[in-house]
Amino acid sequence: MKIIVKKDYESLSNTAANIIKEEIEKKENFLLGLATGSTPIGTYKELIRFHKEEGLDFSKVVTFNLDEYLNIPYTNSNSYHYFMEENLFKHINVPKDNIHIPDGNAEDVGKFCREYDKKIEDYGGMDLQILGIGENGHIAFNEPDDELYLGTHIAGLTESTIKANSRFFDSIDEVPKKAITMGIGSIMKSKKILLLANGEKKAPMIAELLKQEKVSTKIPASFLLLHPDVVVILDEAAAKDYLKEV
Ligand SMILES: N[C@@H]1[C@@H](O)[C@H](O)[C@@H](COP(=O)(O)O)O[C@@H]1O
Repeated sequence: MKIIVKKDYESLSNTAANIIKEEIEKKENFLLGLATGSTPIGTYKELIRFHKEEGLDFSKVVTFNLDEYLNIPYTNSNSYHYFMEENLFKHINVPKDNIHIPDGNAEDVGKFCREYDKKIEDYGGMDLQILGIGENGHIAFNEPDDELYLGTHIAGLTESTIKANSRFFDSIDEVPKKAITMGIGSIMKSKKILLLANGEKKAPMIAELLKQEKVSTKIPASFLLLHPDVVVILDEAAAKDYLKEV
């Protein structure tokens, strides 16, 4: 793992966006894996700025999102469809047909999940996956458990994730309890992974993750330690406990 610590959220976001830009410019039909949550918003803002000010072209980029709540209307501002449209897609020139987000309202969700991973493979595999991390070490909606799924699947959210995500909803009761998520295997197949974390709430988990000597399904992000090309970008607040130990 390559670990980069930046002073603040702005420079973290700028660094992440620069890496993504460099990768996109290297290859036609680039497969970009996108994440939601508050962490990547600054990175998306920078990518939008690169598009508007420097002509960064998304017309040949194909995107796949990590996850989506189950049975949430896409007009709901908490749906990941809505989030992506507002925070990225409507500001750049990625063709609608190139955008893929798990369909939490699919008639046959199981079939949808199986086809989602196949689609990524048919396109030639993910080139770069952006990831945030939950305070409990989850990535996408792969929550700590005795076993983890490899492929895209329906996942139950843990109490701690429901609580963490309730900050976006009017009340905790409105947070969906289930989601579609890419599995650990789908994520690990990406050629390159960017893991982003900011803010001191993430500091204990980042320290825990980076000192791991074993992989554990209790810390789903620990599987990233097996991947040959992961760049972890932190701000000083998220790196604080880790830096205390090195
Ligand atoms: N499913 C998402 C994850 O993909 C995200 O990485 C995580 C952290 O969110 P945030 O970036 O808001 O801290 O929470 C959510 O549950």
